[in-house]
Amino acid sequence: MYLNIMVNQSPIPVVVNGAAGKMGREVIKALSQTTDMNLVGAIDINPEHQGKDIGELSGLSRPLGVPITNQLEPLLLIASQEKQLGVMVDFTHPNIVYDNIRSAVAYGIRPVVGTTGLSLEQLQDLAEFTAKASTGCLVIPNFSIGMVLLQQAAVKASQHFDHVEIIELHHNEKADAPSGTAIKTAEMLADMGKSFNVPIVEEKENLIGSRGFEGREGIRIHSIRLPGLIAHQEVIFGAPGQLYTLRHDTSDRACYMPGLLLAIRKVIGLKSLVYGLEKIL
Ligand SMILES: NC(=O)C1=CN([C@@H]2O[C@H](COP(=O)(O)OP(=O)(O)OC[C@H]3O[C@@H](n4cnc5c(N)ncnc54)[C@H](OP(=O)(O)O)[C@@H]3O)[C@@H](O)[C@H]2O)C=CC1
Ligand SMILES: O=C(O)C1=N[C@H](C(=O)O)C[C@H](O)C1
Repeated sequence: MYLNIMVNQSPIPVVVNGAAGKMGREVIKALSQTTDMNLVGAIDINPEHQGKDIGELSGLSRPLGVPITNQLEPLLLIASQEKQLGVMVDFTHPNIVYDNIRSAVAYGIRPVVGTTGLSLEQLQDLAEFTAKASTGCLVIPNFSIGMVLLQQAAVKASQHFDHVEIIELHHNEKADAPSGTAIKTAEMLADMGKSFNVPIVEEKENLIGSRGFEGREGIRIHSIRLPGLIAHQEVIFGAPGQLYTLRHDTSDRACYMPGLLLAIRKVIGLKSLVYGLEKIL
């Protein structure tokens, strides 16, 4: 399904960090269907999974001969010694992703980062760090093409509407709020050079938080966490007499894989950090 033609090139060595997680396992399955990428390591801190074969854990019919380890640096070293430039895919946790990126870059390994929760200051710092090291890095809050299309439609709509709010809905195992995708969407709208949601009455929150988070240019984000959800986002534009609602629903994490594999192939040719899938499509 994800076959790619390789012309006289060694496969891209890939280490997957957070390999035993929900996204990590999906990444392992996707990598196993490519011909131009080679899984060289699977890292995860979950003590239950140490030493297990990542192929079997991910539900593949055969073992991959790659045991799960909690040691990132030795695998970065191994990947750095391969012929082709190496890539670290990261789907771990907001608390550790910044350090993971710096470690990978220190070994000359290109990070492809799906983990959310990096602050704008951390992103700025990493942009400078990767540029100095002349090392590509992709930070992608959402790998699904549907979400990029939603964001592009939202940017277009924002030229015609002055009122907009974002609602993001996720499973309740999610550590960070709001979602990285909602933050990116709000940033894209705020960059349009206009203010939204100028109040027409004096508003008072009788219950703090009931109007959500208000960010740059008056854009509000509301976060919902419930079992039964995967990942969903609505961007609702309002004007007198009409609503324009954009919605994206994830029903399977497989939706992120085409974007992820594209990012692995593209990051090799970059020289610094790029933020957002739309920049590499
Ligand atoms: N960009 C995108 O398109 C998408 C991004 N995401 C983001 O990816 C991240 C992971 O999501 P998801 O897979 O659902 O989460 P999971 O909790 O299912 O998986 C994360 C895995 O990483 C492990 N882990 C935690 N800390 C470390 C560490 N320091 N080193 C190595 N492994 C670690 C966890 O172990 P343990 O269980 O023991 O904590 C777990 O196995 C989140 O930030 C999420 O928002 C998710 C979906 C799509
Ligand atoms: O935690 C998740 O599940 C997701 N996280 C990303 C985010 O925070 O935007 C991407 C997607 O929404 C799924």
